[in-house]
Amino acid sequence: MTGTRLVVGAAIVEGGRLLAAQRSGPPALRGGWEFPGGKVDPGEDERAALVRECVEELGVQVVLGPRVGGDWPLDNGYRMHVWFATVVAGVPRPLEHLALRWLEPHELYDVPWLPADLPVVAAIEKLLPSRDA
Ligand SMILES: Nc1nc2c([nH]c(=O)n2[C@H]2C[C@H](O)[C@@H](COP(=O)(O)OP(=O)(O)OP(=O)(O)O)O2)c(=O)[nH]1
Repeated sequence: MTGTRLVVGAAIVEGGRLLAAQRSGPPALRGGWEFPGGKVDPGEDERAALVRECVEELGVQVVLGPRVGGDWPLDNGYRMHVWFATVVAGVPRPLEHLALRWLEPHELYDVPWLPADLPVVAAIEKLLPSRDA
């Protein structure tokens, strides 16, 4: 069924830096880094779900930009859709995460991302403006 088993994630970029968020739970995922986001509720529009999650998790309003790739498989049977996003109101705070970090392009792999996120980070790296362009 469309809309089920779908996770949405936000690649929030500001000044060339990517926002990463450290999970607080469950125990198996605690400490891992991810894109803010979460599960799409049944019947919920996936973009609306991502905007909602950014309010709940970060306390900010975002506007979504282009998609990053297509279906990203997660290891829990879910798949993930990721969008670039821009903060238009508020300053991100870790309301549900242990910590937030703004990663410079050369720091993209300095945090232990959830394993399923690594190919997404690689795709984002290719799309971020090059510093020596
Ligand atoms: N939000 C998010 N989840 C990810 C990422 N990568 C990844 O493997 N996941 C996994 C972790 C979780 O098993 C699942 C997302 O669940 P979640 O706990 O964030 O969803 P939620 O906020 O809606 O919370 P709940 O309904 O499960 O309580 O997807 C990512 O970058 N962002």
